[in-house]
Amino acid sequence: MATSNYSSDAIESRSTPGAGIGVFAKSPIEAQTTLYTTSDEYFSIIYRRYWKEVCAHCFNYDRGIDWKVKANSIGVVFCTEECKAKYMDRLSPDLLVFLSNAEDYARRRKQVKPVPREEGEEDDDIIPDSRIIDQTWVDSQNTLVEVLHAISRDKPSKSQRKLISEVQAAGLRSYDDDSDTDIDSLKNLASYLTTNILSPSTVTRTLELSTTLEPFTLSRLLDQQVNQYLALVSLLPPSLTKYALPTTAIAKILAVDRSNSFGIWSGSSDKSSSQSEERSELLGSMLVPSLSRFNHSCTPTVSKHRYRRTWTFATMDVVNTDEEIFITYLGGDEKTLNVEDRRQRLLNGWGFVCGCTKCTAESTDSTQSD
Ligand SMILES: C[S@@+](CC[C@H](N)C(=O)[O-])C[C@H]1O[C@@H](n2cnc3c(N)ncnc32)[C@H](O)[C@@H]1O
Repeated sequence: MATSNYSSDAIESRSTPGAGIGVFAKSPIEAQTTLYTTSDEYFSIIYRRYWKEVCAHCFNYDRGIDWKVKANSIGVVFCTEECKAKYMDRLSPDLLVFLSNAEDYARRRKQVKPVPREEGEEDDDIIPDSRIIDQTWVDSQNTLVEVLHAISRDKPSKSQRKLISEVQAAGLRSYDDDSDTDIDSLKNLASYLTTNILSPSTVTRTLELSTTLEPFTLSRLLDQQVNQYLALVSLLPPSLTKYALPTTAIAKILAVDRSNSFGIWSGSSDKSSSQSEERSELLGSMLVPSLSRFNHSCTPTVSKHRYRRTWTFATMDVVNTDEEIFITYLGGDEKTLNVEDRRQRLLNGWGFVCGCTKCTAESTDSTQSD
């Protein structure tokens, strides 16, 4: 897999007041300068609904047509034999076993009926307290260790076999009628393990990123994701058990994922598209740690564009020395929304109150005119 590179050495990461770390210009940068091109090893998921339509290697999507080159046993398709060869070359035989096990397991979810909600249980469940979230992940580490012991043995004991079957049954339990949603969640967790096997340094860099969000929006998802993760670990071949991430690391990656991932939108695959993010269908999402240091502004100075698997970030205007460089997290909607709506969207989606110059100026204006 190609690595990332700063096409310009005129930028660097630095602390920025009120927003952790950001990206700054070390020297003046012309407009339309490419700052970054990357096709790093990163976490990614193609949503189950689209798995037959999006090339697992390069993310090529052609108006919803199914690709014919397949690797059915691991639930992926490719636009060409060349993409298939590149994708499969990265996978060791044992990783292939894990991915096939995970795919078989995901298919079992289709046969499971969702657990009916208890009487009085609200549909719009509440966000669990962050101490409960932390404690649940910490507590599940003991089970993880027991699962790892069990699967490392040639002949697991009766109680170990029971543990594995309980863990696997719990991972399939769901409250959602839409089995695709559960499969997406499973496959997302499987991509964390796969990334750790293929590129442990990507996981290390991800764990260094800051986030203002909890990993869950609904309390019922907490148990579900813990159980799904334990079940996935039980599917690892013994040679790969050393790549099982501690449960607290999974909680952190889930939280980072929520606030740092980029959507894979069908429109932005089109090279001739004049828009950087022409939105139509959301095919999946990807988390690219090397691109995650850019803060948001409602007057962005950098455009981001994805062509297939590769992201390119380029300046839209001249940037001066020591100026912070911003992208937009709102995909162009910042141009039409008012300050309240922009801030609300960023708070809901990313968990922060936007402190960009535009929001600060407009919120001061509205306070003064009140
Ligand atoms: C993708 S990360 C950007 C890098 C991050 N600043 C860091 O230190 O790793 C997104 C996080 O940066 C902060 N952030 C980004 N843009 C911001 C803004 N306009 N106002 C306030 N905080 C912002 C928020 O904490 C947000 O959750």
